[in-house]
Amino acid sequence: MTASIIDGKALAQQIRAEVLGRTQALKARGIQPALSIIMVGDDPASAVYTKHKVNDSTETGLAATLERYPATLTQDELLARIEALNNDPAVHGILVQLPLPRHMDSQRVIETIAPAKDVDGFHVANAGALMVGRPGFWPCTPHGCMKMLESIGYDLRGKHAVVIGRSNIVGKPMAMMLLGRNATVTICHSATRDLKAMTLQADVVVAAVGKRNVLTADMVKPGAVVIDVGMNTNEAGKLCGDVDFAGVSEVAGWITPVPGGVGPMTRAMLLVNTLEAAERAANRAH
Ligand SMILES: Nc1nc2c(c(=O)[nH]1)N[C@@H](CN(C=O)c1ccc(C(=O)N[C@@H](CCC(=O)O)C(=O)O)cc1)CN2
Repeated sequence: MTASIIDGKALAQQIRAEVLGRTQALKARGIQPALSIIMVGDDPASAVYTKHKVNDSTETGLAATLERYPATLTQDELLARIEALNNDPAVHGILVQLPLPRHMDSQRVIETIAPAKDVDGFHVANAGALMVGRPGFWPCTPHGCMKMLESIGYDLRGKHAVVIGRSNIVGKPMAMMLLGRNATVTICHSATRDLKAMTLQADVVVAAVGKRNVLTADMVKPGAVVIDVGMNTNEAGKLCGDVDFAGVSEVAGWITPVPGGVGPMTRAMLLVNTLEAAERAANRAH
């Protein structure tokens, strides 16, 4: 079997076109959706990602500003800046690029962002909303994965989904979203005794570990859907995921590539969340 590719790049392009239409509708009501991005320090990857986020926003009619601060910025200074953005009615979405310098408490920083402007969906209020099925912002990466499953018309009801990884920003919310679509969900992690025994039972595997070759062909049930959230570099310095793409493609039914899979969808869902934040603010005001 050779797996079909779920093309995240093409799907993200479709989503951006939809966002552009909705942005124009908001602008016609006199509202300019706006995203504020904060980056602290000089991590080269973060510099690339934040630049992409600004470009994506511009392409879809959202106003985005990128504020870059040196790694010497104190946490109190950062929190004060977030508070100012919280109180600015012209700003609908606030995003603090991760990772932050080591002297900062990322969770504290995230929880300073007003939940209604937390377009990353990382605030505990948004995490709680997802957990109990209330409206809120969903984290962009797992939300993008759900959109990819939706794009192939995959019905999760009664299916067994295995999520490898238990981070607050991908693994746990991913599991909640799959559960919300009536999948039977198993979360595997570094202390899981027999990962292969778990993944071999899975109709859907989401690999979100941050380590190459976590999932190999012998660990996958024929026909399964495999979603690769990983973003690693191989020995040739090339971007690769957590999944052995060549091997797993021979067994899986569907697979997402890296690059061109979950990454572009993460960026697209940020635009959707920002637009949603602006729409909700507009509806609250009227
Ligand atoms: N505040 C946040 N920080 C971080 C997040 C996040 O969602 N919010 N996620 C990651 C990084 N990230 C977004 O910020 C991200 C990384 C990569 C991509 C992407 O499009 N990847 C491309 C390849 C890009 C390349 O060539 O380097 C792909 O996979 O095709 C999107 C978003 C950590 N920080």
